[in-house]
Amino acid sequence: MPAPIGIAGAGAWGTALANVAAAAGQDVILWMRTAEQAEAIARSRTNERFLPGIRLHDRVRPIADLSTLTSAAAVLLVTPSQTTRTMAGQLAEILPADTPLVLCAKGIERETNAFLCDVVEDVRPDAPVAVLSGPSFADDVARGLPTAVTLACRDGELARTLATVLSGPTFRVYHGTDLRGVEIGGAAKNVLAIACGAVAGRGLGESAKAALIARGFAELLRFARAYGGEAETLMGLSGLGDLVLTCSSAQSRNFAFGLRLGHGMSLQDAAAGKLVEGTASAHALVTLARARNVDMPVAEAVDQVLGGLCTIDAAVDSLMNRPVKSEQ
Ligand SMILES: NC(=O)C1=CN([C@@H]2O[C@H](COP(=O)(O)OP(=O)(O)OC[C@H]3O[C@@H](n4cnc5c(N)ncnc54)[C@H](OP(=O)(O)O)[C@@H]3O)[C@@H](O)[C@H]2O)C=CC1
Ligand SMILES: O=C(CO)COP(=O)(O)O
Repeated sequence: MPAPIGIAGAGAWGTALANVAAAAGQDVILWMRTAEQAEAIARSRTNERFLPGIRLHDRVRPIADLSTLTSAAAVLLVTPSQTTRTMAGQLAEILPADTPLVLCAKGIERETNAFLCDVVEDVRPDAPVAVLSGPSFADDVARGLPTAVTLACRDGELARTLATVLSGPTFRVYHGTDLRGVEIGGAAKNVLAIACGAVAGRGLGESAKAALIARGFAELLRFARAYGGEAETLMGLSGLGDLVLTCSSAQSRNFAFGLRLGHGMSLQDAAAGKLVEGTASAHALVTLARARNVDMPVAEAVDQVLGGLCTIDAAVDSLMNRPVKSEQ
């Protein structure tokens, strides 16, 4: 693409994606909220607050003026899920109507229980929206460790173009058209990862964790089917791939949050000042599930624990003592 790629949000993931796009040969405009931060990053060529020890690629230009993104060929939206409506609204005011917006956040809007793609389409009804998701820790990606993700857009040709533009030697982007399936995988796995972390924190063993991943995946599949996602998508990188990664590594903020809860830390302290998307999306996820009679006992248990309605031990007890049933 001749025009630069725009990235809105210079946290860990936005900064890693900026380097990825630059390594793929694109000029990149990396937007952040404050001029001080943009100047500091431009001067030091590192984002020490969010991605310490990683040098920013020469093709990345940090800026604090959102209107600079007007010239971008596509904009990646990489701010926390609950800021999507506000950010997409601000971008709608400055972007040409045909500039694609690629959602990179993983979540569901808490206030409305809306999927993030629907939020973006509410705000920019005629503009193309895509989703980028999959098993990818920002630090791994930024260090050039091999990573594979999925990019979906209803316009399959645009999905292919965007995937090609962002793919590089260590970052492989598959493409598809199942927008809903891809975004559901990313949003739901955060909630399930909290459960896996909590079980690990309580010292309940690897077998329990594997059972939770498998039963969590069954929930994810049921939920996605009820909301129009394709089963094949959920079995791929953005579904099973991201679920396995996030449910098995303390590098995940969602897993680490659950782990600290399991160790007995309070809900307030367990986030440790980090963004934990599963806490913002858990209630919306179970509300959507109930609305279509989708059984999601693990997600329900997480929501109960987060709401202070149940302890982890009681939640495990209740999951283990549900009536015996067929596995399907
Ligand atoms: N980190 C990872 O490995 C991955 C993250 N993701 C997803 O990407 C999204 C962002 O995560 P990540 O980059 O890790 O988060 P970080 O906490 O590292 O960074 C968050 C960024 O969002 C900005 N921000 C916070 N609040 C607002 C707001 N109200 N308006 C505008 N900008 C805001 C912050 O700016 P400021 O400094 O001004 O507060 C910061 O630049 C999440 O949905 C996450 O699930 C997806 C894949 C991998
Ligand atoms: O989405 C991620 C990896 O694919 C990052 O997970 P956490 O937000 O739990 O750190």
